[in-house]
Amino acid sequence: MTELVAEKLSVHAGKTALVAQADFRVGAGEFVALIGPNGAGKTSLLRASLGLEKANGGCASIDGDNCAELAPMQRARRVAYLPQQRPLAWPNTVRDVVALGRYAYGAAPGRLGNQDADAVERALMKCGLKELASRHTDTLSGGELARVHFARALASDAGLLVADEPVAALDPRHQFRIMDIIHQYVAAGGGALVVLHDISLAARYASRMIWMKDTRIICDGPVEDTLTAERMADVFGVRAKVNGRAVEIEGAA
Ligand SMILES: Nc1ncnc2c1ncn2[C@@H]1O[C@H](COP(=O)(O)OP(=O)(O)OP(=O)(O)O)[C@@H](O)[C@H]1O
Repeated sequence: MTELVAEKLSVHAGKTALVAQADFRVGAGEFVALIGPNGAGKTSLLRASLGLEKANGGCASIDGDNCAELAPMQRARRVAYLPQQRPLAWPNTVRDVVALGRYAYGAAPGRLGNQDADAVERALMKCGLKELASRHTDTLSGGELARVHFARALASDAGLLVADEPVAALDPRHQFRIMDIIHQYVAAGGGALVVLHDISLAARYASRMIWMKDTRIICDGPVEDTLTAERMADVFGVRAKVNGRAVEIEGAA
């Protein structure tokens, strides 16, 4: 069971506030969608809450341990982080890139114990990558590569998944497949904090939505309570019809 807690977390770049006084918690069995317009501060919030970016105020902890003080290996065993920008240092096979998800356990491509190898094969299978396992990553399409990065995060078997736009490059079928995988991961006791720009997809899958606007978390609660036409207008500047978890965006407000 892993719980990520942020308290009054603030991030600045020079004099500019990127995140202001953010409070949230994400724990086991929760599928939390972090939503908000471009530039709202979502990536900065995720990075600061994991201790990957310096916070200028407040703090974040994982199971009570200050994230800013966690060694990378300790952090990686508890949280699988899938960043928005996913550079690969050099092209490698799909299987070897997914195996990087096991590095926190001392494994490396070509040096996998049985448990590591099992986790890698499971992640490849879940993400529909078995047939691509021997391909070099520089020969993949953008969507295929996005699935490889997701599989790498999944292979870590961490208790918490923090993913920044994991379905952005994917076609509808693969978007649903990845969302189904996150759903299964949460049903099996994991916790997920996922940045999504597709509000319909977020509303369909998430148990809770954290709404961010202009550096601040302005709302945090169950989808049924927080997803309203008024909030869509306020946060995204769009006209939307909302019916329970169904949302239809009609146009710019
Ligand atoms: N180092 C920096 N210096 C100045 N401004 C920055 C810096 N890093 C981020 N920003 C700005 O902070 C704001 C928040 O960025 P962030 O990436 O957290 O937003 P986001 O909500 O994830 O956006 P998107 O949906 O477009 O990915 C943006 O306006 C960005 O340009």
